[in-house]
Amino acid sequence: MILTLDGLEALRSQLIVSCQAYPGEPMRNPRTTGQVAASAVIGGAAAIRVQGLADVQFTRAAVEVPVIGLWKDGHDGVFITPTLRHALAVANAGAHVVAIDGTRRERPDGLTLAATVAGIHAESHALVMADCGSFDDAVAAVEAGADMIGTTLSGYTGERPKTDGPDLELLEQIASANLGKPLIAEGRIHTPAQARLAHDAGAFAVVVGTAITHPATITGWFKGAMHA
Ligand SMILES: CC(=O)N[C@H](C=O)[C@@H](O)[C@H](O)[C@H](O)COP(=O)(O)O
Repeated sequence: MILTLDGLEALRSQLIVSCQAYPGEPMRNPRTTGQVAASAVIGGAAAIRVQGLADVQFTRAAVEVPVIGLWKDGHDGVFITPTLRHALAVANAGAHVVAIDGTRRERPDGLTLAATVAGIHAESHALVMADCGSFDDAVAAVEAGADMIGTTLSGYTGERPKTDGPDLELLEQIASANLGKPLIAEGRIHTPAQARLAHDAGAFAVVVGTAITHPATITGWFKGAMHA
């Protein structure tokens, strides 16, 4: 199945669940990721976001809904699918959408964001989600040809404060600019009420990760509340 731009419409006002376990964690296993993803789909996730080539492959086999894939390489700077090589590998692993760093920062392979998006479009059937950290990133990513704009990196690039919950101000700013591409709210959406607020701020769809799929963090929230 290829996800077309028309097919993207099916994600309007829907919940996307990000299933990620981090290096060294007990759940860091592609089979487990696929099982968590399938569980999220039972709960109503309209698409799944996963990290790593094997996770993309296992998740494609485990669910029928669109898979947004990324490849995190490193922890600092440009690390979310940082180069065209990473992006094409994610597409080849079966991702319907490749999520890439969508900031205005210099990329490790020296390509512009526009050249990276063009390369993905030329060499694969995948759509491109640009993970942005600010309004200026979002404008530049639309100009660069990205198919979807995410607020994924708000609070992580120094351009925006790291809000406790979702960056609703940024969502409203991007939504009211009518940039012409689906706006995906992502990052620190920790409650159903926050998901609703992110949607009401103008997001086309909402991604929730940690609060649904990262038990170690969720456990810490409960424990912290009991001992505060
Ligand atoms: C900044 C960064 O590396 N974000 C990553 C991107 O894929 C993931 O670690 C997040 O879990 C994901 O964006 C979903 O956000 P949250 O887990 O806050 O719902």
